[in-house]
Amino acid sequence: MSGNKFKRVLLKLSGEALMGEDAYGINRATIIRMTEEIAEVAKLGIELSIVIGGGNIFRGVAPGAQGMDRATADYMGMMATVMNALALQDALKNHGVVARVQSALNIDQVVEPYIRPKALRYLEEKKVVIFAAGTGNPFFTTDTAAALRGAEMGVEIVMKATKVDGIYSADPNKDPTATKYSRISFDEVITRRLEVMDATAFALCRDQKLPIMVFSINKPGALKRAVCGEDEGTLVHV
Ligand SMILES: Nc1ncnc2c1ncn2[C@@H]1O[C@H](COP(=O)(O)OP(=O)(O)OP(=O)(O)O)[C@@H](O)[C@H]1O
Ligand SMILES: O=c1ccn([C@@H]2O[C@H](COP(=O)(O)O)[C@@H](O)[C@H]2O)c(=O)[nH]1
Repeated sequence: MSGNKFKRVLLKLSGEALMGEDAYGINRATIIRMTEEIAEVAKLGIELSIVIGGGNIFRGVAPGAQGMDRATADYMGMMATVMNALALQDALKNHGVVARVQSALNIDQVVEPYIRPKALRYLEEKKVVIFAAGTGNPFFTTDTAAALRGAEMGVEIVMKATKVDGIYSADPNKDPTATKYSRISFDEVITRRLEVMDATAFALCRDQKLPIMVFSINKPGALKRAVCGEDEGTLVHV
């Protein structure tokens, strides 16, 4: 990395990480800590857009969703991301950061719909834009939504803040001998089927020549170091 601060980034925030130590839902102390880090970055003048996952809420309802039609369950998952987006917007407000939520699914009374030019204008005005409801389509994930919105917003990098501190040779939660990459190419990550992000997201970013950084959401200061172009986590490059 060059050590230069990025001007515009897309941050993919893990929904599951919002649970903290809880079984599901949003842990208050965890969302406050994450928000403090995001607020610090927003105040650096970086144009920040965020895609948030829904695993923390959807995991809570998943037992009831067993045996459900897949598309219906996916719409439930997307609705979960809307709840997280609203919680994040509210928490950011408490830290003096103005954020706007745009949803890929129309829920007019609650959030404004995704309108690309409007989102771009918010970024130029240095408002944080939170994209909710993923891509708006079942059979996708919020990782793919992050790649898609990142490309649409013309960001320099997609940053995936997750529960692991980078990409490993195998899932580090299953294989203690796995080793971490500091850099890896898109072709290698796809060929080796490294599953920290889904293959659709990796393929879209590769085609758009949009680098990805994967780092830990639980490591204090990691987000700031990452947006400031310092070595952090794993960089996926073309
Ligand atoms: N090669 C790998 N390197 C690192 N992590 C991996 C690898 N393969 C699988 N994983 C798993 O991927 C997980 C991160 O992806 P996951 O999709 O679960 O989280 P997320 O997208 O951050 O959360 P959410 O779906 O709630 O938004 C890690 O917790 C890790 O267990
Ligand atoms: O574009 C999308 C994005 C998400 N979903 C559904 O929502 C859940 C939660 O998203 P995560 O990426 O797992 O955090 C996901 O499991 C899908 O069921 C979707 O259908 N389309």
